[in-house]
Amino acid sequence: MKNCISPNPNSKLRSKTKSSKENVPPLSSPSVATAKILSSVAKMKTPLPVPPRPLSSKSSNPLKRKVIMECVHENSVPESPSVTTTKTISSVGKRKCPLPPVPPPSSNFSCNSKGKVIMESVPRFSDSGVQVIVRIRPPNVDADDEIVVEKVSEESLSVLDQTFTFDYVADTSSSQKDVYQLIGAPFVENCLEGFNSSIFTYGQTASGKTYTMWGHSNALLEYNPSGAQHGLAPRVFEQLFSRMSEEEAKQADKQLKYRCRCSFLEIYNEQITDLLDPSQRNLMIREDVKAGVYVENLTEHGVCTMNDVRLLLIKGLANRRTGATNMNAESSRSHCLFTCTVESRYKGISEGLSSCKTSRINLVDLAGSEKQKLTGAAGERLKESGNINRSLSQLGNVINILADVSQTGKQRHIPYRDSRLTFLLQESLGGNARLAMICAISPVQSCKTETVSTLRFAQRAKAIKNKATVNEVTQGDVKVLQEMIHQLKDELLRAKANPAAAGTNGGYTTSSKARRSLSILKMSLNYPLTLPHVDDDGDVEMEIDGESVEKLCTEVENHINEREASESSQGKAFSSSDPITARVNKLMEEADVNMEVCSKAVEKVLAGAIRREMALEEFCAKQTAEISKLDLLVQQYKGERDVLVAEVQHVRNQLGYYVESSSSPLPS
Ligand SMILES: Nc1ncnc2c1ncn2[C@@H]1O[C@H](COP(=O)(O)OP(=O)(O)OP(=O)(O)O)[C@@H](O)[C@H]1O
Repeated sequence: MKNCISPNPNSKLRSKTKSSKENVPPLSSPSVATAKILSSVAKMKTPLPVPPRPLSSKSSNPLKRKVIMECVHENSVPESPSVTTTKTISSVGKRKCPLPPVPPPSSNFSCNSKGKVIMESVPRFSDSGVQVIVRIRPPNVDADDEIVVEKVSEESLSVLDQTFTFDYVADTSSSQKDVYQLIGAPFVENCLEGFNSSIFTYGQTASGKTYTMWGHSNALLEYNPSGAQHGLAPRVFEQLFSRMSEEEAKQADKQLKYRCRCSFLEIYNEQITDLLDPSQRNLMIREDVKAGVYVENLTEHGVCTMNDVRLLLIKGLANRRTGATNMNAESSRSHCLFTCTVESRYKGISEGLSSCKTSRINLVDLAGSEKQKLTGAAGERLKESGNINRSLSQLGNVINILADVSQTGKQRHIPYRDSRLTFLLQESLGGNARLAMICAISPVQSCKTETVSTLRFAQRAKAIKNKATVNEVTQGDVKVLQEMIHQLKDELLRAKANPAAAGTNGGYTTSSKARRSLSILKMSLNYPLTLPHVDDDGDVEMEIDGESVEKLCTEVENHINEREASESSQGKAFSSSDPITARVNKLMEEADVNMEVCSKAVEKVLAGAIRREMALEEFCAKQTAEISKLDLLVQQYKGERDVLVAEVQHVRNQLGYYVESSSSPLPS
């Protein structure tokens, strides 16, 4: 794979030292503070341990991301977390009403001796339905709050007396790995098959969306992507790169090659910022028939390894806007979208055709809905909160309408353009993508209203029907196709010059060969006859006269068909006891048929040319006659003119004589 991101030699590790993170402007250049932190990081002997299952406290959240680096040199990333933090890490607290693990009934899942869910096989996304998983986060350690949410089966949960059913319910005992296996593993397979695939995390503020999507704040600093705290994204890319290498090796005969490129953006207060180049703000969404919906001037980075992606994630997440609220000390104040476009190229089913599959992976971490009363948002936070809630409600509206369209079959206008979020995500919402949604909820009484509202949203999302298709384009290899056309033309010429010798010496010696070439040529007529400039292999865009190739194909094929049909009806199969002789005879017969067909085609072409030549000769003769006539007329005219000139001269002479003799002047 090519076009890897190049490591930035100036990159440095950046650590957050404030106890509660304010809405920081996007980072773009290393600061003095960064250098200080770097040196203190370098002095650290033992990396900070990442605790299992950390819980946030209500007033301060020590664990959320954004203790992050600005731009990291590939080789400078430590193998384990080595970032300073001023906060303490809370240990797992006791739950007020511990929920018993419910053994899952489906064959996809089983429980280990500790009652933990283990996936036995990779579930598949459906082509159209949206996969909805609800994840219940553990309650805060110091929260004196009643637990009101209970998982009642693998697919359902209750909130007091209300029951909700989804594709799967991951309770507080579910690990990051469990969630990956439910959603991430099938997601990777989708992508390799050529489907656009999107995962959204949705839910109230502090419900665990960011934790689920990207993992624990320090986890990305670890190289090991399957570490306990890693979120979906690093696990997905680890698996994706491993599967791509596997497939490339398996399909080496088809010259299968993958290429990936990534972008990362956020929508903050309805403005789009490039998280990989934060100087690019207020970017515009454009729509194009060919490219679909895209963000103008958004940077894309080629990636070849999981580590390349990890560095982009670290950089992008460091630039994402966050702010402290009463519910989450490091609350995400923007929606963010990480996109990876995966392109696979391989030689197609026939020589001369190549295929290209393109699929997009969209990882969308939405900002959390929030109630001002609970978050205590004021000032800038309040403005952000208003924008977040507004765009989430527009998302909800689009989802309601899509659900309605899917359920009733009635066509309705989908207001994708009401917000940047829905406009940008329209492919994932009811379009050409497989979609999975992780709805994060908190199990406590104080969040009950928001939890029920999230679950209702999840139910409506479940009703949406997407139209996912494999994005594959087959293209003709111009060089090979041209070679075939040349061979067929040569064959025709040889057949005309010497029918007995044609079919040998590099031509098409069997009808099967000719048929194969013809079928490739015919297939190529149904596909673009140009090859985009992929590698520097000298291919340039060029055109082939499709109409004449098609004619030639049809003619030759008809003849071969007729011939074969008549042979089989007469029982003219291989009758010889010697299979090689029989095969040779058969091939020679086929070559004869081929030549006969070629000769006929040449004759037809020549007859047409002769007809045209004769018509032209006739026309020329007519023209020549006309010209002779005109010549004659010209000669005639010249003669008459000479006579007239002579007469005039004569008259003039006579008049001169008269004037001289009478001495009287004449009028001139
Ligand atoms: N399943 C979980 N297990 C352990 N800790 C969790 C879990 N879910 C969330 N947390 C912790 O809860 C805190 C809040 O989670 P997170 O920041 O992911 O919420 P969020 O939904 O993204 O919030 P916001 O919308 O405000 O950005 C974090 O400290 C996170 O580590």
